[in-house]
Amino acid sequence: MGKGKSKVVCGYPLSIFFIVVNEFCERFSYYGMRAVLVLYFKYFLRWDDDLATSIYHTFVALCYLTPILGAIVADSWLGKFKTIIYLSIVYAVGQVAMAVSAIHDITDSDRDGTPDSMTFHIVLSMVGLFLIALGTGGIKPCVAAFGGDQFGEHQDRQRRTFFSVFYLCINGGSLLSTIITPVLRAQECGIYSKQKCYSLAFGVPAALMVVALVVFIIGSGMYYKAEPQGNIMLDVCKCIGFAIKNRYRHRSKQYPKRQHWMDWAEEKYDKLLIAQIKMVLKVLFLYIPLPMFWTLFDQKGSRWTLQATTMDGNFGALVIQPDQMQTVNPILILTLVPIMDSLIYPLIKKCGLNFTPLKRMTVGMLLAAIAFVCAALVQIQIDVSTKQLLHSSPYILSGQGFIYFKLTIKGKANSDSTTVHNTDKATFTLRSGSQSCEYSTNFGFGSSYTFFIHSTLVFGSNCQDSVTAVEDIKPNSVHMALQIPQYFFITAGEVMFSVTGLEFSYSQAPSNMKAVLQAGWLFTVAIGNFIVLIVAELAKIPKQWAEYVLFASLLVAVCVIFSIMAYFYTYIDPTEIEAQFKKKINEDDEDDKSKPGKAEVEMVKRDSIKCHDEYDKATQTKM
Ligand SMILES: N[C@@H](CC(=O)O)C(=O)NCC(=O)O
Repeated sequence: MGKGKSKVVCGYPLSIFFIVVNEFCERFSYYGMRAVLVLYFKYFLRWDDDLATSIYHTFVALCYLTPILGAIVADSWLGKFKTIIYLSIVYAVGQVAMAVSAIHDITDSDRDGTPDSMTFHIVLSMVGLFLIALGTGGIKPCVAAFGGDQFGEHQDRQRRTFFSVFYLCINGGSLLSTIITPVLRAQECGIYSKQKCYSLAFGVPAALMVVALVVFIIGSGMYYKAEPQGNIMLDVCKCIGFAIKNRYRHRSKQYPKRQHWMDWAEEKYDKLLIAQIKMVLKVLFLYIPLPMFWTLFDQKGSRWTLQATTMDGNFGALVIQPDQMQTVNPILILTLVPIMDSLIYPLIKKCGLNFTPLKRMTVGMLLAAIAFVCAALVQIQIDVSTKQLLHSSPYILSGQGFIYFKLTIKGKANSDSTTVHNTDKATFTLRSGSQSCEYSTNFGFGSSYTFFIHSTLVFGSNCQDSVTAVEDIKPNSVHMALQIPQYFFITAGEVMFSVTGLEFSYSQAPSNMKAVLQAGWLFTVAIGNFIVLIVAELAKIPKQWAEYVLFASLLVAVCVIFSIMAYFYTYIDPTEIEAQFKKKINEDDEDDKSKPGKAEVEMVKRDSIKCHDEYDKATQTKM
């Protein structure tokens, strides 16, 4: 049985249906907006690449810092349900602000197709992004934990499946939106003049966020809503502070040692709270090496996409843009999660191996490191085949009797006048006054040509013989399909590391600190992103393949440390520990009533021994 008033369907509370649909729509909204964000900065707000990239990464980092705020609000004040509702409203308002900020007609008073007051659009979009970061980050730790809350104590298997389905929904939403919003952006729209339709590309995610909110509200009557339990973060900080102070005050040898430094808070704080803090600290300590995984993982949106720009995206009937390669990740997630859950993990279990969550996470890290070794190998191949500059333009300028123009074939989504975006035959019209002629040629992906137009050119219907094309930069010869192995390994790593870690964080958290631990988990993503910026800035390695190898080596080193830490970790059942503590405290209360006048110091000592025993009993399972 689930915990709420929800019906149970096939062993699952019906209420989780609303939660996974909500997650699908929310992730559609988030990834859809994010997919076109850099292009919006560059082509609508007219920012240069560096500014666009920095603001983009700052936004992403903010999205992973705000979960802490959401978790505090949920656990100590509003509860998860109300926090999700209120912050979803903030989120939807942010998305609408983004969509409005992208309507060029609002400030285009001279109707020339460009906004007249860029400040208006910049301010509105920055406000929108801030609200989105607050909303998406704020609800993130709450939704997963709220979903987990819907399961009863004996529904561990169902709860694990829920976390897998939850992850599938994230990637279903991400996959669809990453395909759809770039198509919407490429449309032209406007009232007075037609421009690229960023407002539609942001408007659809805004609509999906409203749908997410409505779906979540519809399920309202069925949810189990755990009550917030006071300002838990403040209590935790005060309790830790007191334990440290008390330990320092009693540092002389005459005071007997205590089992755990947190036990020095026993004079003032509830033993249950101390036990809960111990559980959280144990998990947070394990989190220390985790950001390194995200450092590698999140580079698929930056370094790997840049790598793809130097590769050949011609898949026959389909020409793939470099940024579209990122959709390989959600496609593989949708394939791998069911395969892992229904085939690989049960097979490993059948072989008698205890593939514990922390072991899975360790393997996940190693797979991510392998992905980066693959990326390095691909990079070496790209470097070997690197387009040699056949000659330079100044050399051509010294030629006689030609005019020339230069053409670059890029794998990018937007163009200037001399950039062609596919490998098809392109046709150019050469004009002089009313006379014209046509010239056609085939191009390779990523190549650059200089065209010499003979001064003896005679205009007619065809000027094929009067133009000589010289290849400056050879077409990209390394195919983008070669990135698939690195995507495969990083995604398999993600399934083992991230899906498992999400569930692990939930299962090891005390009942009143579940969202706090989810936020701690997400905080590792933010730190991972900062590490990318720091390493890229500090290391300044000239060879890209060497940078990939550096990141892979760093992750292997961190993985060794993590596996040692994981070896010493003991899995706990927070519900059982809490129940035992509550029972013991009740018994002691009864005891106190029947034996008044007992020395308080003795009481503290005895309670402490009992509670240690309970804690030790419950944490016997070595992982
Ligand atoms: N695989 C990613 C989604 C993507 O990059 O398209 C994922 O599952 N991320 C977790 C999340 O919560 O968004």
